[in-house]
Amino acid sequence: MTTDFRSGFVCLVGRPNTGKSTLTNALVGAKIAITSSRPQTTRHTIRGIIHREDGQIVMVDTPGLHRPRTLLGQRLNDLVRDTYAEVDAVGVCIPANEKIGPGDRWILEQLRSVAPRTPVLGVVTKIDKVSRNEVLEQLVAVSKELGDKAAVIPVSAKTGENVERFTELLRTMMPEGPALYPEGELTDEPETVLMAELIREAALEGVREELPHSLAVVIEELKDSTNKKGQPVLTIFANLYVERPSQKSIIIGKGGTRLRAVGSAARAQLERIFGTKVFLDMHVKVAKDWQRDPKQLGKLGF
Ligand SMILES: Nc1nc2c(ncn2[C@@H]2O[C@H](COP(=O)(O)OP(=O)(O)OP(=O)(O)O)[C@@H](O)[C@H]2O)c(=O)[nH]1
Repeated sequence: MTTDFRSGFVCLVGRPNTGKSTLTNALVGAKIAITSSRPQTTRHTIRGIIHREDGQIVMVDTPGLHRPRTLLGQRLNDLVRDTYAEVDAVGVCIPANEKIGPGDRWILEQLRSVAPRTPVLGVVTKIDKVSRNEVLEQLVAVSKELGDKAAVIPVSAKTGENVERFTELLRTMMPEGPALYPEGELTDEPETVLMAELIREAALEGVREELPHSLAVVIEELKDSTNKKGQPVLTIFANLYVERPSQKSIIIGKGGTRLRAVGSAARAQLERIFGTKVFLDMHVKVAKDWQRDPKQLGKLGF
């Protein structure tokens, strides 16, 4: 270990779809955070860890702050606020190809009010989408919003441009200290949380408009066994909770076709991440108004 080994926590914030998850994956080098072309999919605090010879950076991925309409919304907001205040740096992601707007400014205001002491770094994302000149203009614009003290860095998670420089910049912003997690560890989320999140993602694909926040997934049981060929199989028993019978029909689809498709999509992802054959046993249940009921929320892990 070198003398100035640094370690700490970093959180990327920004409007939905600004490339936070994709950038986290590019930094960590593995698909842990869940990406999607749809907004507001990252609901849990999923961490990826960057291991380097001279430091360790723990990426904390948070859902965005939003206007809380339900108890779940409130709890999510509390979680996000705590995260902002506890991390060693916050990267504010603003895409190179979109004008800075009220949404970005609202996030900056929130940051300043809940975590005035947390160092902020401007991250101009998706620079592969625009010309060099436009990148430059956006760097200047972001710098104006953040003030003189904040560094601003352009990156592309897609081409990998500046990802290494970004990591180095983050490292310099971390306090001196030993590694926080053992090498090889990519996430400290319990694996059941990750499983539930992957299944939830698959189940929402294509029906997000109809069921934005009304679906919760709970892993009931995990069982290890072997198949006929003697290969290990992990059986995952999962309950999918919706609020209304009509939502149950949406998830299941005609004759169960949709649920089967959800199952195979989720299974493929799970097998890739956990490196084992997976059998997925899913049940869809109606838990009325679970978003407003603290007891139900507790049971669902919020
Ligand atoms: N061209 C290009 N596209 C990118 C880049 N980074 C992300 N994207 C795309 O932008 C979209 C949104 O990316 P995400 O990483 O899911 O964005 P996010 O900010 O995590 O989104 P939420 O989870 O909704 O808050 C996806 O379709 C990505 O493929 C990039 O560097 N270049």
